[in-house]
Formats: sequence, C-alpha cells, structure tokens
Amino acid sequence: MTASSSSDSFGAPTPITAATVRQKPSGMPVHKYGPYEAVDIPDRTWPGNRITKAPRWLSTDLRDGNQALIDPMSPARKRAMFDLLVSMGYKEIEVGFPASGQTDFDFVRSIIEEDAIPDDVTISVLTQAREELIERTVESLKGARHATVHLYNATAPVFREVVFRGTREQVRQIAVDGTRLVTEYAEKLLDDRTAFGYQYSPEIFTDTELDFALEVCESVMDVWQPGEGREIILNLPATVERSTPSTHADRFEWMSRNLSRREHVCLSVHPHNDRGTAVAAAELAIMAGADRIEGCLFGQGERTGNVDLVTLGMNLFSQGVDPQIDFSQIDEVKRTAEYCNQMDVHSRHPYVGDLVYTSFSGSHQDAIKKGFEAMEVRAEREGKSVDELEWAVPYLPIDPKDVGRSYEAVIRVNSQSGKGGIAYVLKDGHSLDLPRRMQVEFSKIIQERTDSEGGEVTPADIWEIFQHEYLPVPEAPWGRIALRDGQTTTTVDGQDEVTVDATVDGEETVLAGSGNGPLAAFFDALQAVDVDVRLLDYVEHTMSEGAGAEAAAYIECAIDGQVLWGVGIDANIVRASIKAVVSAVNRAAR
Ligand SMILES: CC(=O)SCCNC(=O)CCNC(=O)[C@H](O)C(C)(C)COP(=O)(O)OP(=O)(O)OC[C@H]1O[C@@H](n2cnc3c(N)ncnc32)[C@H](O)[C@@H]1OP(=O)(O)O
Ligand SMILES: CC(C)C(=O)C(=O)O
Repeated sequence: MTASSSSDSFGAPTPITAATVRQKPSGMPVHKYGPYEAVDIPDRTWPGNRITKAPRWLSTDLRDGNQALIDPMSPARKRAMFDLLVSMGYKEIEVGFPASGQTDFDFVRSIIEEDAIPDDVTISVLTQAREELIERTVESLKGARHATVHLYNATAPVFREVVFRGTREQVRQIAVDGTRLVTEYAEKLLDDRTAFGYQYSPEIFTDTELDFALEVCESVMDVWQPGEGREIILNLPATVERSTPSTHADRFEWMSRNLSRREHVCLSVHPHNDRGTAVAAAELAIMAGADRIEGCLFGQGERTGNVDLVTLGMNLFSQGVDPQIDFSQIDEVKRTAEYCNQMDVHSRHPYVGDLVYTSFSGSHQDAIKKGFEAMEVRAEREGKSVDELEWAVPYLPIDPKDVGRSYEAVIRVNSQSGKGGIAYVLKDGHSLDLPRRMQVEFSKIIQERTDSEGGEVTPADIWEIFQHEYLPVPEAPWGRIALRDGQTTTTVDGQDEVTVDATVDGEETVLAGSGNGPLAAFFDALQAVDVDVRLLDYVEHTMSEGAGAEAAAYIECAIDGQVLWGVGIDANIVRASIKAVVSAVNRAAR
C-alpha cells in the first residue's frame, strides 16, 4: 500500500488526492452559535498603521488578575506584586476593588500610608456603580497623590435583560448616576493632596451595540466634563473575547472616530483571551487608535486571562520599539508572579517559558549554531561587539541574554538532535570547535545513546561521552598506547625527529621516528609498533586567549582500513597533535 492511500472494503486502495479529501460534519452542535457582527467601516485605516511607540500600560494584576485566583493574594503577596510592577516601570496600576472587603481596602490604605507609591505612579481602583460601594471606594484613596476611580457597568443586551432587567435608557442611567456619585464623593472625601482621575468601562463592550456604547460613553463624558487638564479614560473591554482581532480593531476605529472630545479621551483597550487572540486584539486596537492597554503579567486574569503585558511589551522590544518597561530580569519577574498568583507560568509561554529559547531538533540547532557564528564573524568584520549588531540568529526572535537568560539552554540534545547541536554544546561549554566531518562521527555516537536510552543527553553527559570516546584520562586509560611525560622534537635540515615516551601494550617504550614535519615523524615512529597511519585531515585551534592557553588538535586518519578522528588537547600544539593521533590509533584498536 502506498503511503497516501485509503482502502475500500473490496480491495484496491483509493489514492488520496485533493479532490477526494472530504471534510465530514463534526456532529458538534454548531446551530447553537451565530456569527459575530461585522462593522460597516469600508474606509478603515488601521491596517496601514504601525506601532512606533509604547502605549500607556495599566497593570490590573492586583484587580482582574487577583479576582480570578483560587486563593486571592494575601497582603504580603499583593505587596510583592505591587513592588514588582513599580520596579518594572508600570506607571498605572489597578490596585484592587476596595469595596469588595477589608483585604483590598486595607491594601490600598497600606500602600498610601506607607508611602509606597512613587510620585509618577497612578493607582486606580474599581467599583460597581452603586452608591455605598462608590463611597467606600473613594474613601480608600484618601491621601493618595495620583488616583483614579474606575467605574463599570455592563451595557450588552443580555446583561441589560438578565442582570439589570432594564432598558437601554435605564442602563445608561446607571453609568450616568455612577459617574456623578464618583465626582461628588471625590469632592467630599478627597482633598487637594490628590490629583483625581476617572475611568469608565462599558463592560462587555464586545457584545454591546456600537451606537449604544457610544451613547453611554458620551453621557458619562457629559457628567465628567473632560477638557484641558481633565482627561477621561474610556476603557472598552473585551470582557469576553468574541471576534477576530480585525473586527475588534474595526470597533475601536469606529469608536475613536465617533467619540466627541476625542483629544481629552484616553481610549483604553482591555482584552481577555477567550479566543486565544488577546495579544493580537490589543495590538490591532492600538493601530486602530487606542492609547492604552490594560492587562496582566503573563496573561493572568479571568478565565483564559487578560492580555499578557509581558508578551505585548516584548513584542515591541523585538521590533526595536522601547516598551518603557524593564524585562531584563524576566526570570525574577516570573518567579515573583508565580509566588503572588500561586500559579506556574507555562514552559512554552512567549519570551519567558523555560523552553522558549531551547531547541532540541537538529535543523533548528544547526541554524542557531551557524547564526551565532555568523554574528561573531560580522562583529569582527565591522569592528564592533556582537551586542552592537542587529540581532539575526535563526529561530531566536530575541537574544535570550536581553531578558537575563544564558545561552546554556539554547540547545538541548535528544533523539531529534543533529550534529550542529551537539557541536554547539561542545563549543559553548568546552571551547572545542569540532571539524564538520568529526561532528558527523561524534553525533552518531550520541545518537546511539539517545536511540537506546531515549530522553535527553545533558551537556555533562555529552562531555563525559566525548572524553570517554576521544580523550581517555590518565586515571582510566584504554587502548594500546598511553603517552607518558617525555617528548622531544628537533628539526635538522628540514627533517623533523620526534621521540615520545609511551606505554604500548602495557610496556614502557620510547617511540622515535623522523619525517617531513612532527606528525610525519610520529607516524614513522608508530611503524615500530605495527601501526600504519595515513593522515586525511588536520585541524587545530587555540581554546582561549593569551600565553599558556591550550590548543585542540583534530586528526582524521586512515588506520588499518578504518577512517576515524582523534582529538588531543595540550598547551603545546605538537603534543596536542601527537595526542590526537594516539586518540585515533587507540580508537581504531578498540
Ligand atoms: C468584568 C469584571 O471583571 S467586573 C469586576 C468583578 N469583580 C468583582 O466582582 C470582585 C469584587 N466583588 C465583590 O466582592 C462583590 O461583588 C461586591 C462586594 C462588590 C458586591 O457584592 P454584592 O453586594 O453581594 O453584589 P453582587 O456582586 O452579587 O452584585 C449583584 C448586584 O449588583 C448589581 N451590579 C452588578 N454589577 C453592577 C455594576 N457594575 N453597577 C451597578 N450594579 C451592579 C447587580 O445587578 C446585582 O443587583 P441586584 O442584587 O439588584 O440584582
Ligand atoms: C471592569 C472591566 C474593565 C473588566 O474587568 C472587564 O470587562 O473585563
């Protein structure tokens, strides 16, 4: 049977072709769902826009992130998260829902009273549009230097019907009354120590009719009266992500075009990740006119999470745009977030997962190794350091060093790996730059191991196998010949003479020979112990800079009909090459 064929029950297989591939109905209850409404905006401009600067960021780890945790953050965990966000450079931080209970209220009070909020950081707090909650929320902010109250109410049809059991007008009124109450309580409870700001979110914007979302936002603005020095933040949340990022962007472009007083509006995007496209939704919304993004570190948050602020920031960084956030110690950020959330960050998480800078597969490793080498060559040619060049290493969208990662884990070896990866490990860890044909030889040895035992072969394993194969150590010698200390080489009339103290087949002996060069002289010496060696290839390099540095010699020889490599390492290059010959001779007799 051919590989691409299917068999009917009467015999001959039917070839599978594009014409015969038929998708069958899945049997899933598709009828329960309908398409998302498109936006009539044929002259949309966002696809042609580019993101050339960082947006305003708001971290809602301490609010949306926290409210989604099995075990909401303790005061200590909240404080660790707050301090982390400040240290990374976030300037707008939603610190809680103070009216939810004493824990959140006390936390807000603690960071204000302990003067933990830098002057250039604005805290914000969320509330429903209910008077007693608004009062308590505003009260929590007393004494803060920069503080924003964030008020929300759902505006989508299902919520109007099911949650508020009201008309459009009644739901609009909730927003209007809420905004008025926030203003009144801020005037009553706060003094001029506080620069007070306001944010409104028509919750479930994604399911709200655009004209109604606009109407509610306009009514809210009529109360708040944005103007010069009096911004309003209108945050249009994808409370549940419902559409493609492109339709989401259309909705933002539509709102951005139709809002009055646009220059005094900070248009904010708050994507959740239900369809797995929150990052794209946020980026396209910025292209469509949004000014600000709300999200959480590593995509923490309700259900599938809020948009991931780390991925967004690093996406900018990797395109040469300063995210204005410090991700240089990404593992520390990850550890702190894991402690605060009591949740692990996935190993494949963009930019931070344990495996995201690691490749196991041969072709990836080969390209990465060549990429690193090409960077070094370019740096040398241009008289620059590698760090001054534009990054161009295949399969690595950024230099792992930029987020505080080492190159150690870039290549890991298992049964999917090839010679390039194995050679990289030896070069990176032991400064051994194996010639290409020797890479092929050694990778077969490693492959035997991965095929027989499975799993990963660590750099330590690779080094042990390499030593065992090519560099028998004095404590565990093997093979016919072991070198002892004495060795002389002299050159007389262009002829080299070499004498080497060795143990051959267990007997101490002096191997002496002459030839055209020290290697030829040593080959001549080996004739006396019945070893016939023919040189096929020879490569050497120093292993580090400066006097006393060791050198590595690699020799490919034909010995009694076998072609194999030997390796020698020594501070003296002649001795290194003699060792390499002995390594090959011993391997041939093994
Ligand atoms: C999309 C989001 O993430 S929104 C943020 C969600 N976060 C949280 O809810 C975390 C903190 N919340 C809490 O601790 C509690 O919900 C509290 C303390 C604020 C309020 O608790 P409760 O008073 O028991 O009310 P509950 O949360 O159940 O809300 C239900 C009532 O509030 C009304 N309501 C809900 N949201 C809003 C709103 N944004 N504005 C005005 N009223 C609202 C509902 O219609 C309902 O009213 P009803 O009782 O007349 O039917
Ligand atoms: C309160 C709003 C902004 C929210 O969290 C959401 O809609 O997801």
